Amino acid sequence: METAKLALHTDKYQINMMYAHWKMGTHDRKAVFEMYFRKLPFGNGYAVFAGLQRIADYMLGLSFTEEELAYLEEQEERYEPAFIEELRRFRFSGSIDAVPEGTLVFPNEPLVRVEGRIFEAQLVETAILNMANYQTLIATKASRIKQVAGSDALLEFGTRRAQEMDAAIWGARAAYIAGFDATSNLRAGWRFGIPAKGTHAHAWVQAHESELEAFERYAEALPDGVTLLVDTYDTLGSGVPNAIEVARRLRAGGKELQGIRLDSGDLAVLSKESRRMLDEAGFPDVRIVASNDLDENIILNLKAQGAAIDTWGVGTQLITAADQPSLGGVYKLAAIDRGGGYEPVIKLSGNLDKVTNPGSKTAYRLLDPATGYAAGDYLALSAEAAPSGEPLRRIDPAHPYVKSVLTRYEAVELLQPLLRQGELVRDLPDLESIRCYHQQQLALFRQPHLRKLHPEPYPVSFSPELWKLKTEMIERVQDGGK
Ligand SMILES: Nc1ncnc2c1ncn2[C@@H]1O[C@H](COP(=O)(O)OP(=O)(O)OP(=O)(O)O)[C@@H](O)[C@H]1O
Ligand SMILES: O=P(O)(O)OC[C@H]1O[C@H](OP(=O)(O)OP(=O)(O)O)[C@H](O)[C@@H]1O
Ligand SMILES: O=C(O)c1cccnc1
Repeated sequence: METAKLALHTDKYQINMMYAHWKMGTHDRKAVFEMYFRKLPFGNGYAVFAGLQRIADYMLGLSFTEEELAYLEEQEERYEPAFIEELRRFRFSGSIDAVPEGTLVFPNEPLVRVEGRIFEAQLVETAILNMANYQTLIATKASRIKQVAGSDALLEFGTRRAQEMDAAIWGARAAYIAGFDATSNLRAGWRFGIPAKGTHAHAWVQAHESELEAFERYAEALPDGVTLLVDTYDTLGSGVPNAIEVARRLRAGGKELQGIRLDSGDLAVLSKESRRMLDEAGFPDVRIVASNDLDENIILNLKAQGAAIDTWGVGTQLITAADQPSLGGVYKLAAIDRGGGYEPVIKLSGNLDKVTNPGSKTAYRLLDPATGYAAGDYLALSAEAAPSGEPLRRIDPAHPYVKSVLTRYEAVELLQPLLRQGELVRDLPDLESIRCYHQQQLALFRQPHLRKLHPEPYPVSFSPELWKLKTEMIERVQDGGK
């Protein structure tokens, strides 16, 4: 459970809007906000949702301390004391529905739906986006890496290059959800129960008179499962021969060398030659670990070159999502009750991709009962009855004139209740279960949607009712109404 005080982990404009609502007496109006993203990252065919555990911890711990209130009182806005008093009583008392972590998700689907007093639902926008955007991005990047690594072991090595400490540990957790096997970060291991693993650095070799002495001493100190870094001076000329020498001495004492690590040079050539040398010396079970700015493309390339690498250590490229540093998820008002019940709201924009989908919504995954595969996702208004087997008319928002009716399907609602009246209504799954669930999710999708390069787009359609509402609201605004 998050213990840090995070109420001020928000943009000032949220507090200013809360203040203005409070001044105008509209702060108790009920509102529905939805978090979603518009575009898949990395050109991938899907994203892996992550961040919900921390969002739940944040929501449950949300309150202002006296120090935080004093800081707000000092602001140039000169918030009235009665507003500060209102914040002193602040708790999140609304509802949250969200997609479970590890779920494969797609653009425009509500992933987190927040319903409650606008005073409360407005405050949490910044933090929810901060958590869900980063963790979903890293889980998706990790999933791409896992796709190419297959059954090879994947170690997360990113902490030293991560965008500060929170990113390191929550990124390690997101990577584990998506199929990484271990992290080098002990705090992530301790806090989340992720297996922690480590080899040694060049500094260990440099700190000794000779490479052989360094290897011997390391193996003497840590004889079980030692992995030696062989590229400090000359990988094939000294590193691998010295590692073989230590492997022999360990074996004489009844132990086995676990692995060697390559961290520079041509990893395909060096791994194949190292494998040959180790095999010839009678050590076919010594594993070869590789690192050095790896990502999914280099790993795929190395595999195509026949690299003899069993374990991949991946740091910078994963933890910083180097090729796309932000997911771009947004949190938009979908409906508000101004006194006469919920009214859907829409936001138009010069950029047609940015027009919001009005009304409180939910998302269903439509499974084909014959194959078990997902046939598409379906966005509908929350107030609509769940699809229950009757022929389902689906509208593709890019081609609304194309008629598509699905006759055989099973609809699984993606959003699940998390909070009601500010209280947790279900225990969140543990990390191992989330990791397993993610694998089950992958199995629902046909390979063309999962492939790394030019994936086949997965259909996300609208219910006729949602489509009608959206088009009518757009027309109304364009006709000068609102
Ligand atoms: N056979 C290969 N095919 C494709 N990419 C490779 C191959 N071998 C290594 N790479 C990748 O090429 C990049 C640069 O490798 P290089 O050996 O030049 O690293 P370096 O860090 O510049 O070298 P050093 O660590 O010796 O200074 C790294 O991202 C590495 O993972
Ligand atoms: O390359 P990444 O994917 O980011 O993986 C992490 C890197 O961190 C270490 O290098 P560093 O030079 O920091 O330390 P070292 O002295 O142990 O090599 C390690 O050797 C990896 O190369
Ligand atoms: O254990 C390792 O080999 C390791 C850990 C962090 C970064 N690079 C390598």
